[in-house]
Amino acid sequence: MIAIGAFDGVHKGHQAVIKQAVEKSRICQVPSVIYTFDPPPRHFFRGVQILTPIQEKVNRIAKLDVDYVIIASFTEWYATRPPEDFICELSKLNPVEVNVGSDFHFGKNREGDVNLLEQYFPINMMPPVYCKSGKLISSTRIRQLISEGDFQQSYSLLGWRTGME
Ligand SMILES: Cc1cc2nc3c(=O)[nH]c(=O)nc-3n(C[C@H](O)[C@H](O)[C@H](O)COP(=O)(O)O)c2cc1C
Ligand SMILES: Nc1ncnc2c1ncn2[C@@H]1O[C@H](COP(=O)(O)OP(=O)(O)OP(=O)(O)O)[C@@H](O)[C@H]1O
Repeated sequence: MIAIGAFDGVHKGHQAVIKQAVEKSRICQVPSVIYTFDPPPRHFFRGVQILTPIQEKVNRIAKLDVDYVIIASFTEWYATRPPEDFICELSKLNPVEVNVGSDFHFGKNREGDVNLLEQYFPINMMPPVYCKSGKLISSTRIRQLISEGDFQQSYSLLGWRTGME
């Protein structure tokens, strides 16, 4: 069972994706694997604030009882890999199922999407997780809340302390 994403902050939406992978891996009696990127692609391309440096991200993922974490160095070379190249790498892991959110993209210029992925692997797609006010939880929104000094709201979306309170 494998879940893929930048997972910056390991917020409540990410936690839902990861927990789903962990639960399913128990049922199928296979290891749970998280495939993530360092730095987060959005930081690489746009220089946005990193919510969780890699060690903290791995600590949070480990607390969710994941068996293995794969960390891909997100470099200039890595970003130019076509979607088919990434699929080829994934297939070597022989996943029983791939867990992603519906907006997951991958490969050069974000050309690969869930439709392409499901041509190669069984997909378990996590429906979007919203906060109490009905807005989608995202790392982008949490970065915005932190920049506004709204640590209480960012905590309620993250489920972890930011350490800035
Ligand atoms: C092999 C590979 C190449 C990528 N190249 C690009 C790229 O050229 N431009 C881009 O904005 N994102 C690129 N990404 C990042 C993805 O758009 C996306 O952020 C990443 O797969 C994590 O998914 P998530 O953002 O839903 O967590 C690439 C991802 C992978 C795996
Ligand atoms: N609120 C959410 N509900 C369900 N799935 C989510 C949610 N947020 C992210 N995901 C899924 O988790 C994985 C990792 O997502 P990603 O790291 O891009 O999070 P993000 O919060 O959308 O980040 P950013 O705002 O920086 O784009 C992807 O498969 C994505 O579809």
